[in-house]
Amino acid sequence: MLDLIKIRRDLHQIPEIGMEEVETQKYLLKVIHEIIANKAFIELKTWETGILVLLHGSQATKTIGWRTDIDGLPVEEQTGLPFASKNGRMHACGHDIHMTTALGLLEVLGQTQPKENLLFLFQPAEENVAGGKQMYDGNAFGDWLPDEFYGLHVRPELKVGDIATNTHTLFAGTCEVELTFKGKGGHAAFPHNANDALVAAAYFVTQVQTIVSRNVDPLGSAVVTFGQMHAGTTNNIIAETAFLHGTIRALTLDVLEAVKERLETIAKGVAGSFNQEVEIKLTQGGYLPVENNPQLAHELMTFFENETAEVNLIDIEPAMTGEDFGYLLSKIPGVMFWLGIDSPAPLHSNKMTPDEKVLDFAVSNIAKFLKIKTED
Ligand SMILES: CC(=O)N[C@@H](CCC[C@H](N)C(=O)O)C(=O)O
Repeated sequence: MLDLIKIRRDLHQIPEIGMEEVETQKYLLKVIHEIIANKAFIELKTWETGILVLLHGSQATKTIGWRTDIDGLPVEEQTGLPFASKNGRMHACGHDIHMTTALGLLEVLGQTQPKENLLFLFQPAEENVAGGKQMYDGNAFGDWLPDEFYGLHVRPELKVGDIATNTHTLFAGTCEVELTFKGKGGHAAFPHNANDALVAAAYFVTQVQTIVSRNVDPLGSAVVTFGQMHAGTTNNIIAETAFLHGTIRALTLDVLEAVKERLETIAKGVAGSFNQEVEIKLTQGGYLPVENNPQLAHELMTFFENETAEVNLIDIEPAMTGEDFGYLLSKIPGVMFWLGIDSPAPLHSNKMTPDEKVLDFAVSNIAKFLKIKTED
């Protein structure tokens, strides 16, 4: 049997940014080749840094898909763990746990040929450029396209043993925002001869806070977050440009569109009021809201509630996280769920430390579900 903890720790040490997952792909391929050696019913293909593994069913009438993402984040790890990443990237969103779970599932379910086809997708670039959308639009699946798609995301606040989902919207739709205010640089002592882009950007960041508080229906939901801001070079030089990088989110595309429009209006208004230019780039990519298929989600929830004694099934409210699995679920019915990992630090934190007990729990219980799905 695979040593899941070793695999997770190996993967944890080599996180890579989306579409650059070269070492990760190499590592995954090594383990996958060990698992599928001498199994004629299992086939593999790659797409860029992604991997697809198909278990051909003995009497297949459909294809069930299991998806994992494989990319890391630009986060400097501060966990102090002996197997911490040292390359300035981190699996701070738990994709090392996702990948290891998928490998464990492949090992268990690949032992015997299923009746239905079972596809494992190791998908690049969940965090940055919507690898799932790119694979779908680029026909990476070919005739391996699943009829139903399933996937999970770790959730630090939930305990190991918790599986949480719902029969409607699980995650928000997101849109990445890049803005550059363009003013005129100058000497700190002569502000009247310059046009300070840093000050314009600061006004903008303050004003956009009113979108959620004053433009979105209080019964709706939206997020406007700027996580990155760069302006200027030193204390006594007025900044010529100011760059802002953020994300906006909403549970419906209508609200997302309204937030986008309002953000553009405020950006242009602030730039105008300072007599500056502003360049605005809004990239939605494939981050559609993650909509669970009601019937399949009901089936999955009923299974985990009644057929797996170890699982504590939670019917959960939507969260404002984004996921490009939303794009795949807009094309193929399926379900995403949260998997508890009991970490004191949250997702995207440099101190996130999942409880590794989750690996055995996830593999044994999800394998039971996928077994039923592929033996119908
Ligand atoms: C689960 C998770 O954390 N996903 C990311 C997805 C990011 C999408 C896009 N790059 C954006 O920033 O809008 C998240 O931040 O929710």
